[in-house]
Amino acid sequence: MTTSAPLPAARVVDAVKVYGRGDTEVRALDGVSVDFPAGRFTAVMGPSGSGKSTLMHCAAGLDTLTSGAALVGDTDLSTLDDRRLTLLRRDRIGFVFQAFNLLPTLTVAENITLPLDLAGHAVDRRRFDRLVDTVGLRDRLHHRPGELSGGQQQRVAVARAFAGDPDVVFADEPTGNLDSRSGEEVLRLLGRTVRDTGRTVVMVTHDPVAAAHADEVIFLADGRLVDRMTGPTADRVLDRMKAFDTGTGPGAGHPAAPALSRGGAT
Ligand SMILES: Nc1ncnc2c1ncn2[C@@H]1O[C@H](COP(=O)(O)OP(=O)(O)OP(=O)(O)O)[C@@H](O)[C@H]1O
Repeated sequence: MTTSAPLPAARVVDAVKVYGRGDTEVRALDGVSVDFPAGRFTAVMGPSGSGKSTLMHCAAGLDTLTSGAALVGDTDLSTLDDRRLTLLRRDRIGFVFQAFNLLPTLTVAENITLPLDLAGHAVDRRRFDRLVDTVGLRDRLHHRPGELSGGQQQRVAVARAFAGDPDVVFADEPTGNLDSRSGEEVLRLLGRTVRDTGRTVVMVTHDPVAAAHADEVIFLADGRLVDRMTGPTADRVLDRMKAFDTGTGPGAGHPAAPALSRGGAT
């Protein structure tokens, strides 16, 4: 009897993304293959311009690959027309952005259920209540975003991202606009939600402290996957990032010959 590995929540295979042509051509992704396992919190790190946002946008169906494949579950995004891609993003993916992106005229409760309301899906009250308690916003449900702190607003955005029970939540620098204490709360919340609900989070970040909340960190350099680290700590992630600056360590300064070390790089 053969046992097959569980299907990753999302993945890219041989992902290439080229912007521009000729002299202005940029290979933002240069053959990246990576799985985002279900039920795990993965952070994506790498120097500025290494392709982190491009990877996230292509994996989430916000942008298309030049070649290779991006899949959510077993759905190859390139097989979907615009309408079905929009439906997939709405029904199977949650997003958390640096800028919160809440609707100012809606209450906290209305913001959280907005994706479900737009989809015409009923709100499961028990699920909603559990989410509200997880993000600690019960006493703010009837407030508007402008009446909340940045950290509280981002917690609303996290609740909204998980409200539809998506296969995967993509978070793009979710703590970029927050002070360190509020940022820490949002990161704990993301980690707790992954552990408590078995959902999947993929987070792009520049911050080693943020990345240390993940189960695994993947490192990009020059559009390639050059390293990965399980059980990260902020110090180990920082050391790994410093190696990019000093040109030591796998992938640093050698984009044509990436070396992968599974399960930690110290
Ligand atoms: N729309 C675009 N047109 C042309 N080039 C682009 C475009 N978007 C990104 N790039 C280029 O692709 C490369 C990867 O960009 P990307 O934004 O994915 O990197 P990043 O790792 O997220 O960077 P940062 O940490 O600075 O946000 C960069 O060289 C960038 O200039």
